Formats: sequence, structure tokens, C-alpha cells
Amino acid sequence: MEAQDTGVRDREIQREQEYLDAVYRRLEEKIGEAEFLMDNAVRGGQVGTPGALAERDAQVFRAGVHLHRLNSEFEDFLFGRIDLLPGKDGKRGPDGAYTSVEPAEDAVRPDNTADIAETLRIGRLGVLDADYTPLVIDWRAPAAAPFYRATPVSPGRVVRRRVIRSKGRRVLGVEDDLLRPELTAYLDGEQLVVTGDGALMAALGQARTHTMRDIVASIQAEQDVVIRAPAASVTEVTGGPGTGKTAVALHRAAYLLYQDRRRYAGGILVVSPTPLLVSYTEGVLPSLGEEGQVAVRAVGALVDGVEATVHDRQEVARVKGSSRMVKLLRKAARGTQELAAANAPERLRVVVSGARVELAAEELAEIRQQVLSSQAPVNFLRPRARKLLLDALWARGGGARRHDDPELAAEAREAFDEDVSAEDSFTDFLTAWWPELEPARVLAAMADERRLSRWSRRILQHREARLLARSLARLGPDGSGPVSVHDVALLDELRGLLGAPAKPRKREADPLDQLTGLAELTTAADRDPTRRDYRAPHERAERREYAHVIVDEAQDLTPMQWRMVGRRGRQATWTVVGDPAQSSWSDPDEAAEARDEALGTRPRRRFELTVNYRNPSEVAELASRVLALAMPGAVPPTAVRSTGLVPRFQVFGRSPREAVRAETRRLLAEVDGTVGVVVAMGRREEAREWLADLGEGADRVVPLGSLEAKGLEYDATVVVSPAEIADESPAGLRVLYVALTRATQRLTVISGDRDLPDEQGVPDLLRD
Ligand SMILES: Nc1ncnc2c1ncn2[C@@H]1O[C@H](COP(=O)(O)OP(=O)(O)OP(=O)(O)O)[C@@H](O)[C@H]1O
Repeated sequence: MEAQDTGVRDREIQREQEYLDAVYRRLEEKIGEAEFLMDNAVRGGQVGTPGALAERDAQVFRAGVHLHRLNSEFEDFLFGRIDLLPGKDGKRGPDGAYTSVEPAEDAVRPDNTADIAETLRIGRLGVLDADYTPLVIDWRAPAAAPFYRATPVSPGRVVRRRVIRSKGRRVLGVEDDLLRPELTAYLDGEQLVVTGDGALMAALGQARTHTMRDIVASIQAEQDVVIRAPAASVTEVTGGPGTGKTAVALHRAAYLLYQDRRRYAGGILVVSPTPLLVSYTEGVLPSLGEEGQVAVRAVGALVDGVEATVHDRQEVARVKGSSRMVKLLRKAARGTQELAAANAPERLRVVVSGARVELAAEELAEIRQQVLSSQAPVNFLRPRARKLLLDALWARGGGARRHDDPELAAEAREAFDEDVSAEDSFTDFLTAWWPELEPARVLAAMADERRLSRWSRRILQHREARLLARSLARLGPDGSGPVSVHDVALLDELRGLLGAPAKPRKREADPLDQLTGLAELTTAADRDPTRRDYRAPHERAERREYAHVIVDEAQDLTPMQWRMVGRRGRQATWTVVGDPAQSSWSDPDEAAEARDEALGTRPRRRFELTVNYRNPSEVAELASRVLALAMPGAVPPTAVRSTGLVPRFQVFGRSPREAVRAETRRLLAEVDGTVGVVVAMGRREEAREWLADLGEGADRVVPLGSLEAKGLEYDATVVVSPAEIADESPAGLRVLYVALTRATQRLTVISGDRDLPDEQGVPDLLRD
């Protein structure tokens, strides 16, 4: 093959530019066609017959989806190219590409020369030329798989893989990988060249911003296998920090939609541990051309209308997350219903046909016990309560005795029920005596320590009940106070236990909308999160069940959260990604049980990712010392690159403030991207104050509590007092491991007395 020089590189860039120009010309034609179709389709509706209207809707939909896709402004619409030998069996698929993975037997001549039989360009969407030859293959199509899967060990038909870097419509560079270096290959009689330094390293070396980028141009083979795994049942993915679990999960969502759009019109839910990680990853799916059918939600934002703004202390979170809460909530739901009786009038008095009929306190108590003998959710028991009250009033009023004829008696009874039910005195009483309970009201009722200790007998320890009651006091007497992340799973559980109170009917969703995914018909402007009225389509209406559920950072879900997520995927297929070594939950066995319950008996397919793309080996090596303490025997992933920059160590005296400010400033000058400052959760507020008024570059600095750092990454990270982070909870060492694995370039650890640093400032926990 020809050697690389600038002339060759420029010529190759120029060639790719010409190709890209042709693609854009074709895209413009398609946009013109789509606009024309849309126009026509809308006018078709004026015919007015039901058939014409249905056809119009279908056409508008098809044209609209198309237009939306074409209009999307992609950074690098076309990003890949593979040059391939002819296929073994000579068969071609629907996209015109050879289907065979292996080359034809005579593809390589005895003198190790070969001719390239086809060249495929890979992009974010498929584009066909006017004569239906593929100009660009969608990255998710089977024909694109060799772009990701081929390796020098098993190259299949791929001779050269090229990543094309472009911005808007301009090609900036090309990076080639040679999969069959032993060959001299010719394309249209001209020898194939190789240029560039490799796409993966270029991607990894880029400065980090506040949002995650897609990895579509450089997905690695072991990741591609997971992304394209069949959707059936449960796909479980484990892998250490930085192995691309989050990236893979998001690309998988886009892949599944491509594979079976109709099926996943039922919605894909991606559950993320924190709102910070949601906003960090929010841009990835739109950049892949997918968003309408995918709801990316923080675990504290899974219940509509509830926004968790508070973090519970670890010891409180442990109580709220435990599956023992199910039993307690069941008791509390019934207990709160009983409490309601105490606020209702002592007796029930109604006037029917001029006569006064009354039920006394003891009779009412008896009726209540009778109603509660059913195990049904208490809100659903209200009709039964109503019926038993009417029975008692009818009996007390002597109605039964007045009619011998059963038919007349039945009529009279019906009239009686109607009259009584129309009386304000009856309806007001019923509302007070058997109110429809909202979940928040039950949680608020649990804030009373004495009451809670009664309800939680033999379920929680005394100390746990006290912690729980004190935490719930924040909700106030009517439950309208601020909600914590862990309260959300309790509210969701209660919704099932209580039975949802009847709500005013919302406008029915358009069935076409649900079936075909008209939600995709948004414009780039609609999706601009900087617009004040922006709401992603999934935020507009709550969906309770999904066709596929993807759980990111699955190791962190508490048993109660697993129950909440499980309810949203009862009929779903699942992708569950996580790393046990990063778990901040203290009782992994209890969580594993809840996870098994949520996933049911569906068969599972397991994958492991083994390469760390985030951390340089210098950072990974330091973090692995904590891994050895947190999970002895666990094997860290292999870091794919090294920077030669060893982590720095600093020591602080009374307050870390000055050391943190100085170090952050220094790092800001050293990296182009972001700097994360990770502190123990208890120091979050302080850390914000330390980092105020930093001056130039301050917008690149993010102070974080250790639990908030989950899944995020920064060019440089400052970790303050490892010992404080480790001591904050029984899972503290694993939380520290998370903190130490956030940096893509540089890491500084700042220690105080508690860290027992040596002369070099290396804290006790990080020494070899
Ligand atoms: N194939 C790839 N090409 C380019 N970048 C990649 C690739 N795979 C992963 N990365 C990058 O590596 C970083 C880590 O990826 P990601 O956050 O998905 O890892 P993770 O396994 O979820 O990590 P953690 O467990 O620490 O949350 C990201 O910046 C991601 O873009």
C-alpha cells in the first residue's frame, strides 16, 4: 500500500468531500420530495371520505417522519466507509450489499493482490440514490456491522475501514485502519491507500463538555455485539468504569427502534440514576436520529408530577430502599384510612322521605371493619363502604319490613339508595369517612413517630422507624412538602397499594399517534432544549408500561426502586447494564432478589465489556487500589491509552478550600474541557462556596457530591478527602472507586488529617 503523506491525505479528503457533496445533493432532492408529498397529503384530506382521510393520515405520517429525519442537522451525517472483497456466495441483500461475511475463495490472488468489490459508506441514516443504489447505509443495518466488527484477527471481507470526520458539510479528515495489511488491494485499478492515526484515539482524546457525545463512528467490536444483541428477554451487561456501558445502552435503544419500529412504538424507557446523568446523556439519542419513542428518566423522576429535589442521608436511604417497606406501606395505607374515620363526624344522619335515619359510632366502626376485611386496595373499597352504609341505613329505616313483595321491595330499595345518595349529608359524610387517599398523604401520616412505631412493629427496628419518621416530616401534614429520590419509589408503591383515585379523564391520545410514532414529527427547533417551552415528547404524557426497559447503573437500584421500574416493564424486554464494583447500595443480596423479581423468569443473555475507554492507565491504576479494597479479587477493565500524567496528591490543613481552589485553577489552565470536583455528600454545599468566583473558566467547573458523580466524566477531576467519602456509608469504598474513575486526563487527590497521608501526600487508602 502507498505510504501516507500530506498529499495523499488531502487527495483522500477531497474524494470524500466529493462523495459527501453528492449525498447532500440527494438529501436535498429527498427533502423536496418529502415536502411535496406532505403538501399533497394534507390537501388529500379535503376529499372528506373516511378512506381518503385515513390514507391522508398515513401519507402525512410517512412524509412527515421522512422530512423530520432529513431536516435533522447532524454533525457528521456520513462518518464511515469500508472497502470490501467480494462475498463468498455472490448473494446481495435488500440494500444491494453482499450478504456474505467471508470473502470469495478466489478474492485474493496467489501474489497477495486483490480487487475491492464494493465500497460502503456508513451514516446516521440510510440514503438511496434515484436508481435505488445505496449512497449511505444506516449504521444499524446488517450491512454496516462489518464496519464495527472487523478486526485484524478476523477481518472478514473488510480490507480497509475509514472513519470520516466532518463538520456540517465539510470533510475535515479521514482516519484509516488496515484490516488485511498483508494485501495489496486495488480499487478501480488504483492502489488503496491508508492515512490518519486511528479514529478511536482521536475520539478519546477530545476535550469533554457538559454533554455526552455519541460513539457511532468508533463503536468497538465487543460493544457492537451488545448493541445488536437480539431484543428478546433480558440482556445483561457488566463492565468496569469507562467501558462504554451507558454509551452502549443508548446506542442499543436506537438500534432496537431501527430493527422493529412498530414494536418499540410501545416506548423504550431508559432509567438513569441521577438527573445530572440524564442531562449529560440527553443529546445522544437525538444525535442518532432517535428520541420520540425513548424516555430517558432519572429514577427519582419516574412518577409523573413528582419531582425529587432532596437526597436522603445514606442511613435513611437504606431504610426507604429496603423491601421491608412493602409490608410497612401496606399497613400504613390501611392505617391512614382508619385515621380518616377519626376526622369524620361521629354519626351519620340522613333524612329520607321526611324521616330521620341515623347510624351511631359503634355501628359505623363495625361497618368499617367489615369493609376492611377485603384485601383490595383501600381506594377501591369505597364503593363497598358506600353499599354497606346504605344497607345499614335501609335496615335502620325499617325499609325491609314495609314490603312483602320482593319486586316492590327491590324497587323501594333502589329509590331509597337514589334518594340517600343525592343527599349532601350522605355524600359529605362518605367523603370524610372514606376519603380517596393520595400516596403522599399516607407518607405524611407515617411522619408521626408514635404511629409509625406501631405500624412498623416487627418490620423495622426502633431506630430505623425513628429515622424514617423524621425524614418524612419534611413532607408536612398534607404531604405537599419536598420529596426525596427514595420517597418516589414509596409513592409509586403506594399508588398500587391504594388503587389510583379516579382522575378527570384526559383527552384520549390519537391512536395513530400511538401506533406509528407521530411523536417523531418534531423539528430540530422543537427539540432545542434551550427554548423555554421545550418538553421532550415523553415528558408530555405519562406512560406506565414500556416495550423495552434499559436500566443504566443497575447496581444502584434499591429493592424498592426495582419494584417501581419492574412495574413499568411487565411485558417488556430488558437491557440491564451495571458494575457491582460501583454499587452504592449496602445490601447487594437484597437488591439482587428484587432485581430477579422485576426481571422475572425470562431467559438472560450476559455480556461483559472489558476495555476502559475513559481513564488513562495512570488514573485506572490508582483507582484499582481502591477496587482491591472494595471488592477483593475483582478484575478492573484494561485502560486503552496512557497519557504519562501521573495523578497528583495535595494535603490540606483545617479546610480544603484554598487547596481545592488553587488546584482547580491549575487544572483549568491545563485542560480545554471540564473539571469535576468530587466531595463527600455532606460537603456539597461547602464545595459550591469554595468554588464560587473562580474567574475565567468557572463555567467548566462542576462541584459534586460523591453520589452525584455516577456515570459522569470530566477532563480533570479533583477528589477531596477519600476517607470522608469512604466513611459516609457501608458502600463508601465503592463510591470512592466511582469518584476516582471520572477523569479522562488528569486526577488530583486532596487529603486531610483523616486520610493519613504520607510525605508525598498519598492518602492511606490509595497507597500500594
Ligand atoms: N467505542 C468508543 N469510541 C469512542 N469513545 C468511547 C467508546 N466507548 C466508550 N467511549 C467513551 O468512553 C467514555 C465512557 O463511556 P461510558 O460513560 O458509556 O462508560 P460506562 O461504562 O457507562 O462508565 P461508568 O461505569 O463509569 O459510568 C465516554 O466518554 C464514551 O464516549
